[in-house]
Amino acid sequence: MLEIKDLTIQYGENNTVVENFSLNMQKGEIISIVGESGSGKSTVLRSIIGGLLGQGKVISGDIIFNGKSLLNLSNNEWREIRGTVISMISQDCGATLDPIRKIGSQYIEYIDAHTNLKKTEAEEKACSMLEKVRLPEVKNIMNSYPYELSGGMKQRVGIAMALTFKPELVLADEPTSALDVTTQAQIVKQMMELRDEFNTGIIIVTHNIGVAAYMADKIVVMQKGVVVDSGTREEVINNPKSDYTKKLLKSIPEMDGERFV
Ligand SMILES: Nc1ncnc2c1ncn2[C@@H]1O[C@H](COP(=O)(O)OP(=O)(O)OP(=O)(O)O)[C@@H](O)[C@H]1O
Repeated sequence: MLEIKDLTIQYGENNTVVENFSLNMQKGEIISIVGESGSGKSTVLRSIIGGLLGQGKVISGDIIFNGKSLLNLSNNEWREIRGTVISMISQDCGATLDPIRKIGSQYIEYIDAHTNLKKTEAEEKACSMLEKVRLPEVKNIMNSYPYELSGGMKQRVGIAMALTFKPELVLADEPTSALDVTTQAQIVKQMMELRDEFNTGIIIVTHNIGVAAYMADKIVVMQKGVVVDSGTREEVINNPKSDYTKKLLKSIPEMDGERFV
């Protein structure tokens, strides 16, 4: 479904931040990109959805999605795909909700922008997605302002919205790192359930190799813009090639002498 070949990305003239990044992803797979701050994880994710910031540009390599390069799509083509076929969940997607408008009207407007559903149908769709991310009493939530919800609940609303159109590919940039540990675990579990239900492919960027080890089919480890380990979860965890990955794996907490992953 997605093939990234030897991708090199620069900000400005000579500031190469990602070098020769490659990845191969099948439908419904979960891939985790792990690495320290500044290693280029978010840059890779943003390049996939055509949203590099500032002076960022792909200077070589290719990103092929269902047989077609994503690098030269027009704005119109992106409008067709973004949010529906490929969607993005950021660390604070809940925080992007407009604070002075009720969740329901924002959600219905979002559905309206992409479909021709009647208002009642859009409302039903929104409610059913909010239920899928296990929010309680969804009618009340539709009637609430964002400030009336906790951070975890707002994040779930953001995740529900990103999944509304059953995207083939979800790009999740540290989707749980702003939340407490219990909520993190719940959201990770729900993303996995949604993959099982919709066969959505997910690329999840995280600092936490424990999260990657728990949910990913494949793991890519980045350090300073370069891939230092890549393979199935088992390959990377049981047989890491780089010292950096070994160090990350050692940092995972142990329970009763067994690694807690
Ligand atoms: N808009 C930008 N303009 C210039 N340089 C940038 C820009 N965005 C990121 N960079 C640089 O690119 C490098 C990679 O950043 P990136 O955000 O992709 O890393 P990351 O691994 O996602 O880090 P984090 O986990 O902190 O989000 C860093 O050196 C960063 O300073």
